Amino acid sequence: MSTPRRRGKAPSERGSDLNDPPKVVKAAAIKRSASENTSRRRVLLLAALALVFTYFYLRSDPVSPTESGHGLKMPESPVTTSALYNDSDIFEVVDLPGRGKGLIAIRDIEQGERIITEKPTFVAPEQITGSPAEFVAKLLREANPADREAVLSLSYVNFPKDLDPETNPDEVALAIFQTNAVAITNGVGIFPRMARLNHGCSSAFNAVYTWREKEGVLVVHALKKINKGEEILTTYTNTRQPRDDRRKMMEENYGFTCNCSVCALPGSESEASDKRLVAISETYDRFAAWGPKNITGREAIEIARTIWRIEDEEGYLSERGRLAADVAYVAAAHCDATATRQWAELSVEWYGYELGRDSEQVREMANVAVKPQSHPGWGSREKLEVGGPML
Ligand SMILES: C[S@@+](CC[C@H](N)C(=O)[O-])C[C@H]1O[C@@H](n2cnc3c(N)ncnc32)[C@H](O)[C@@H]1O
Repeated sequence: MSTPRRRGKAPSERGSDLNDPPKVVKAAAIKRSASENTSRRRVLLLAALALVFTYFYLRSDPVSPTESGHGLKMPESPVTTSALYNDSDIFEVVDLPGRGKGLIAIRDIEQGERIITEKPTFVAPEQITGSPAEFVAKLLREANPADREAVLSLSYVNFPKDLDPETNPDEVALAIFQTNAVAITNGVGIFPRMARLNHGCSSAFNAVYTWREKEGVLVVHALKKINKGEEILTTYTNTRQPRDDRRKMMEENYGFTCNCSVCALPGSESEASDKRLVAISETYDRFAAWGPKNITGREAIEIARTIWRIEDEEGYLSERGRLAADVAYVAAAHCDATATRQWAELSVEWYGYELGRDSEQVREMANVAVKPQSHPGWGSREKLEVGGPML
């Protein structure tokens, strides 16, 4: 995920937050963020990826290093330091046909409930010089044995066709890293517990991961209620795009054809979903036009309501905390205290689900809800009643 959201920035100034689709980074300059919705911030490292890319091939199933028996395998050890609290009563890691391992809820999980809290086994810088494989393998060797073991048991795809995993352990380490690592504020980290989360698009994913820089942990929360027996899914990319584009991205970078519940929709339903997702994206662009004063505050609020409505139709619930916070900004700029409070309260609710009720973002917006005039953007535009959510 990205750098933490700065206070007092207008929605349009935070263009990359609002408008730029998150991208999977394939080059040395890896700058993705893990502060808010880390979901789409899985990262493919590293500098040499361009080199390796020529040899990429796609596999239908990820390879588990324990299956391939590469030379880095360490002795079994049950103790890892990364998972910070016991989540074994929430889910179990199981084999799932056609998708390697995944997380299945073993009890109902409430919307907004914390599922995973995890420290990185190691963090690689965004840019390195020299061989990425050697670099990653060295970091891995330096990790505590149990954590190293956990990382080495992870799956990987896109291993160079012409190399034998048995005799190229450093390349295996790199492939594991590329398949599983997540960008955080200053670097790219690997979190073996959360790395078992499989991907779903749009309404199919039900969990979101977030990097908390101050605490140095990655947290995963339930975006919606997850029933016992359901798979816990996150999303690896911006899924506000049509199915073909999403699938292409997954095939190229993660070696699978997505057949999540959204991708598996039959023809006309899939087309309708694509239309909604594109409309959400385009409507976000229109919303951002408030920054350069191309639309009025009232229009911005109306547009935000439209986004919310289409998202309801699609079942796309992610990033609502941020949207409501952005609208609160608009309302505060126009000195509409009632609307600021209402949007801030909505933001508290949705940030609470996605990022956790104890997150910085919830604290910030809760303060705004209590005292709208304390918003850093207060009064920066003409006075105007813009209107509350009225959803
Ligand atoms: C970060 S790992 C997720 C955990 C992985 N399934 C495992 O066994 O460790 C990413 C890999 O999981 C598989 N995967 C993730 N989501 C999937 C999905 N929706 N359908 C099929 N395979 C999926 C792909 O092989 C992908 O490269």
